[in-house]
Amino acid sequence: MRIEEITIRHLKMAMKAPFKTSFGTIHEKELLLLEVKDVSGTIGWGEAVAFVAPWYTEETLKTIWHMLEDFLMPTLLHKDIVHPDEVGAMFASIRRNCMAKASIEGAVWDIYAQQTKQSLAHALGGSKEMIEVGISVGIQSSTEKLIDLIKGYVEMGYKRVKIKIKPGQDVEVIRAIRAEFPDLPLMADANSAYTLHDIEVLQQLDAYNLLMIEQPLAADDIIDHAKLQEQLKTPICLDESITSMEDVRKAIELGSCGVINIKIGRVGGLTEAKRIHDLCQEKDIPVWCGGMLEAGIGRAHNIALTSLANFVLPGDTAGSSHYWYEDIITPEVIVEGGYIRVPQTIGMGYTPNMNVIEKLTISKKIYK
Ligand SMILES: O=C(O)CCC(=O)c1ccccc1C(=O)O
Ligand SMILES: [Mg+2]
Repeated sequence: MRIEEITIRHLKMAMKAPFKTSFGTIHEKELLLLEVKDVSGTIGWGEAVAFVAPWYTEETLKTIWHMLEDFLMPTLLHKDIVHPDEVGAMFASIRRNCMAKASIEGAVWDIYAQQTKQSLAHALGGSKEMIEVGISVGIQSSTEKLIDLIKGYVEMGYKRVKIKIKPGQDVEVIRAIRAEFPDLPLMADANSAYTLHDIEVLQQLDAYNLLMIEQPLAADDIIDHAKLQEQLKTPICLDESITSMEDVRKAIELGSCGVINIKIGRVGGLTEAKRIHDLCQEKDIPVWCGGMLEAGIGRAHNIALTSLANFVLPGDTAGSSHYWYEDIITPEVIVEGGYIRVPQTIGMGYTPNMNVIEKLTISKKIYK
């Protein structure tokens, strides 16, 4: 394949409900969509999953557009590519900027799957036909409201519930949820809100049979997490700290975690996500696919990735209608009884809905 034209669109999508973490609240999701055209006319789609502000990682939609325009697209356009694994090597001299790299690499994987006449899941080496789905619930104004929401998600069949915690809204909240749902597969995500000084609070969480505690300590740390894991029964899951397979290798060697959350954007693309999956499988570390409040394209890529065998824990990729009034793909992603059916048709298995995409686009630029 040879990429001859790329259209970048900046979309703004209203969220059905604001999403609150220990760092801030998202009311509207903005994202970049990449429409990537190969010399033979095949079109692949990619989604840049960063936010407007750098609270989750250092990237923003503006830094992504800059990286794409000034470095990544000039590196890729008009070059012969045999396999998407080559894209990472072509970008090797450009440091980090993982979500920018992933946005374009995802589109190359989409083109590759279409041209080799297989589903994206199959192209990645995935074999599961159904994947288990969990739900990530943002911080709520009261524990009663949180418990009401969880009741609804349990009734809808979601396979596990993740809540966001921060200092002052942790042990009591978990205790109250456990009192209502003694057997619910439950976990907590701190988005780096604690330090080792909080070890006693975090140890209190051991009493509640949580599946894992996600990213309790600093976003760039694996050393303190190893110290914490030594004194914690509950497995630590690393999210923000993991940006590559090398990060994972070191975290496993140090004993920093028992579980890895893989996000395609955070690790620089599907090829690196797959490498992390393979390493974790070899080392007996379970993985699951994290979410970034994606629109349909990012959601489709998550589903394909999650079909790989070692995604043994439910992920955060919920159904389209949980987030959006109208998603940008047809069909939308549907969750039934806590499962998503992995598309077996050629490509990512969902079609971009151009009417919706045009309606949500606030700016657009074509590169050749
Ligand atoms: O529903 C989703 O897409 C996942 C929600 C979520 O937890 C999250 C959303 C935005 C940024 C970071 C995270 C996270 O996993 O830490
Ligand atoms: Mg997280």
